[in-house]
Amino acid sequence: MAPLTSEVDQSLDEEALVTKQHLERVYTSIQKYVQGPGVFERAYTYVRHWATESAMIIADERVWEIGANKVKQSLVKHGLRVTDVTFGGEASEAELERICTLAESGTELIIGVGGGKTMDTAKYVANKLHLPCVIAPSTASSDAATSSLSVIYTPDGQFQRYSYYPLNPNMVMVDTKVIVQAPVRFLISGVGDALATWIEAESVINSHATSAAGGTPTIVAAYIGRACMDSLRKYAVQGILSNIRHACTDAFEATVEANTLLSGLGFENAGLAAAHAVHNGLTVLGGPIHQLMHGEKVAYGTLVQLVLENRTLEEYFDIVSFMAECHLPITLEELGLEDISDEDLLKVGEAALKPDETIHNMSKKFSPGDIADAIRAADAYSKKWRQVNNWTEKFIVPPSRHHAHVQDIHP
Ligand SMILES: NC(=O)c1ccc[n+]([C@@H]2O[C@H](COP(=O)([O-])OP(=O)(O)OC[C@H]3O[C@@H](n4cnc5c(N)ncnc54)[C@H](O)[C@@H]3O)[C@@H](O)[C@H]2O)c1
Ligand SMILES: [Zn+2]
Repeated sequence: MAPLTSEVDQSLDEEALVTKQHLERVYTSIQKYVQGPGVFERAYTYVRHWATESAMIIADERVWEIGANKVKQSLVKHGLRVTDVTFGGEASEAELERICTLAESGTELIIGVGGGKTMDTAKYVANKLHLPCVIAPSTASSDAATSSLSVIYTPDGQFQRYSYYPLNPNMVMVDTKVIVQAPVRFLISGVGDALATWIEAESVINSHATSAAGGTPTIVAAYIGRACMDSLRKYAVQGILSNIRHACTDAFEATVEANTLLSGLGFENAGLAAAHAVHNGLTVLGGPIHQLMHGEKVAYGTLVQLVLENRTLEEYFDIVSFMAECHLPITLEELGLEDISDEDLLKVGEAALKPDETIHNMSKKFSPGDIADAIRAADAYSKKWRQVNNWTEKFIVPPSRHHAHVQDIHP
């Protein structure tokens, strides 16, 4: 893999410029994807394609206990030297640079085991050290695993920048025996993120805009986005119910694949639109919004996109009913924003319309007032849906991001 230096950034910029000028079709991907119960215990079988002597494993303290030790044991059993690294929890420049210095000479491979932030750390370290990278998610809470970028934060958790790499991680290895034990809220958040994939992709494709991979979306990218939506509609509710009972069913496996592989390849290769821009806009607000997970905010962003696209009430109800069945938040009250002022709504609109935001991939142009109106309208449409369907269940903003069980979210 090429290094993460300004030289590489510059060559990436040049590549993006050439691709855009020539409207080239671009598809980018991991080389291998493996998913199933107990995969971490058989890690060497897959990892040996990139390392036979030594590897570095990065995981936070909790994930070392839950999954990373299983990966390590499989590698050590086959004679590999393993450098253990305990990730501090935030993908900040300082933490990423600290971890880069811990690699022993002769390290052949970087393995990141954990959630989105650990995955983003492993990608950064591998690129900086010019080494191959294996990502081993221990939750299906986001679509970070497959992409060729990391989201970098300040040490106190504020978004700082995206770091783009020339290529994707080499392999993603998912152990569903580990993931099925994780709090169900994580899987639900992943479903919220993955539900946006096709709705945003369709908008990018219809507008002839560029994907996150930097080119014209390919036919296969559209099919992946569509398959992500279809698969969730078929299996996500059963997947969530299975997760609550820690049952590794086929429906659970399908949901994990949609959240991880289909959503990841779909968003990168087909592109993002208003749902993620509204999510980013919402993060400028303080208070309860920071207790929500990424996919929970993206879900509301998706509803706002449906309003901006002027979809019929029938189409809106179709998506919102599915979100409610998946225990995702669908009203401002459920986001903890029932008292949001007009001024704050405009701030969200302004942030969602920053020049580098993905909302500009849509053919229609919007003002901050349009976004504010769409946020209010989505709340009204969702409440109407509740009323028509006598739906009393509500998402309650949990006391912390790691508050776990759906039973707690819906007492
Ligand atoms: N690079 C990309 O393309 C991309 C895409 C989407 C999201 N992201 C990033 O991913 C991050 C969000 O990821 P996240 O939602 O996974 O959160 P996270 O990485 O902040 O946290 C995951 C938490 O879950 C815990 N955990 C992991 N596995 C567990 C298990 N099996 N059981 C119990 N606890 C477990 C970890 O210890 C950690 O505290 C954000 O920083 C976001 O910006 C990046
Ligand atoms: Zn997302």
